[in-house]
Amino acid sequence: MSPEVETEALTRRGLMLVLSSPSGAGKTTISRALLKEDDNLVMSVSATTRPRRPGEQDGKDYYFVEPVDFNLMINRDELLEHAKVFNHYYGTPRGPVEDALSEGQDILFDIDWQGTQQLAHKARTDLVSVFILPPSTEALEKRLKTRALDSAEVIDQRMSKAAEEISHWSEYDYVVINDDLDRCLAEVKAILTAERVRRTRRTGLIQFVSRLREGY
Ligand SMILES: Nc1ncnc2c1ncn2[C@@H]1O[C@H](COP(=O)(O)OP(=O)(O)OP(=O)(O)O)[C@@H](O)[C@H]1O
Ligand SMILES: Nc1nc2c(ncn2[C@@H]2O[C@H](COP(=O)(O)O)[C@@H](O)[C@H]2O)c(=O)[nH]1
Repeated sequence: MSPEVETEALTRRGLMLVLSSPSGAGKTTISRALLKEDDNLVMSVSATTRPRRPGEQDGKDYYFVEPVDFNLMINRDELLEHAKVFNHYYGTPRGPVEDALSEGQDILFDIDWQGTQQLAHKARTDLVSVFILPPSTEALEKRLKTRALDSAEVIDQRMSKAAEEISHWSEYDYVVINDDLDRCLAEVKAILTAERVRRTRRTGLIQFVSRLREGY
């Protein structure tokens, strides 16, 4: 295959890989591991009105904004989706997502079920949604406590919302259980690998296949 043909055959629009779960099931851990190993995957950095946790960086973990600025972003239609989660507002800036998709770059989202529903309405063909389940309620609570980033009150609040988040699992394309992290990671990677070669995404193949057929 000549380099020219090869490039054309590989051309495709990027996809949106969404991870959702109850708080503490492991989305951030899985996202970091995926991004470390995958050059064609970038993280969507959300805007939020939630206070910054120790160690979090503005512009890397989130864009930390005041409620008034969040509202401005909504009014200017700068957010692809937004939702109130645990008393704070979270939203996905539109521009970086649209740029990534049109450049053929895949983009990873750590968002809740409300945001996923909005993306499913707006961008179903680009969306691949994965719901991550914890192995048990006890394990979930232990993870939130071991993470030690939230107060006891916040942990209680997140645990009390876990059942509501989990009730949306059946709206997702894939469901994985994050018991053993390596196995869970392997399953998410397998989903991404398969979705990248989905026929409907492979716009570059149309020209490539017709050239192949002309050759016979
Ligand atoms: N398979 C696993 N086994 C044990 N601990 C895990 C596993 N996966 C993640 N953890 C730990 O659980 C804690 C919560 O994980 P993480 O912060 O990734 O969850 P999250 O889903 O992103 O939470 P949030 O929605 O609150 O941002 C972390 O301390 C992480 O190291
Ligand atoms: N709908 C959206 N949900 C989001 C977004 N960014 C994060 N989240 C979800 O919020 C909770 C809490 O996150 P935390 O960082 O405060 O622990 C979690 O479920 C995230 O998935 C977003 O842009 N839109």
